[in-house]
Amino acid sequence: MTLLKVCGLTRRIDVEFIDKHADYAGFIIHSDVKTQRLLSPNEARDLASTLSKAKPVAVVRGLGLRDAVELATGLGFPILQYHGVVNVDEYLSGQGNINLAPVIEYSDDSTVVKTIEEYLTMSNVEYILIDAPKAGYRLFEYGLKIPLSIIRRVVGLSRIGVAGGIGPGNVKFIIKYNPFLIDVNSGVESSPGVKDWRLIMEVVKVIKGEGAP
Ligand SMILES: O=C(O)c1ccccc1NCC(=O)[C@H](O)[C@H](O)COP(=O)(O)O
Repeated sequence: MTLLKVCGLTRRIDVEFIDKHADYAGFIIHSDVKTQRLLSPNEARDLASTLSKAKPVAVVRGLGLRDAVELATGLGFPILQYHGVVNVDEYLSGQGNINLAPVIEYSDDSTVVKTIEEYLTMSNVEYILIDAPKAGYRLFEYGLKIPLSIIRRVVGLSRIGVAGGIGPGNVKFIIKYNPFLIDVNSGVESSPGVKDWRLIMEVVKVIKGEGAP
């Protein structure tokens, strides 16, 4: 069954809520782009420690991989979602005491498959997330920030997650490709960092069938 990650969590009540329904909980601990979802190290550690079922994921953008690993490991996170280019040889030679979820920010189809194959040579890959660039992304079918064509093309590869504008209105178009993971964030919010539980439950119903009448 497709796993669900809810990302950009900032409030304890949202963390407690999604812990009942999601498989992963994402906390943004460093970003080089302005975001209202950014947490301080203490906030991230405290919120992640309240989880009992969902796995905590540290989300880092705008740091070198070595520094990102150090930051996430220091805060006790078991998984690092890394928005940046991973040098596989460098990672394999010693930075690897944490599971890695590398992000491929989609611009066009040309290098995506090759990059996924390269990342899959690492043994501790939790998932590989195909996501939109944070700035200057395009809009594709059904309000998605990555095209369905790339999802169709890569879901057969191992441990592929998809993100980028997914919410109740379009998740049904993604779930039919049965990806390893679906990541939701702004599509289940009432304002940045504030999750809307009704929207989350609509997504959960499509992915897990939970709460279906
Ligand atoms: O959400 C942010 O503000 C953010 C900033 C910097 C790095 C990552 C960030 N979000 C987490 C993500 O990895 C995904 O892009 C996200 O979950 C998908 O978001 P959305 O397009 O809003 O569905």
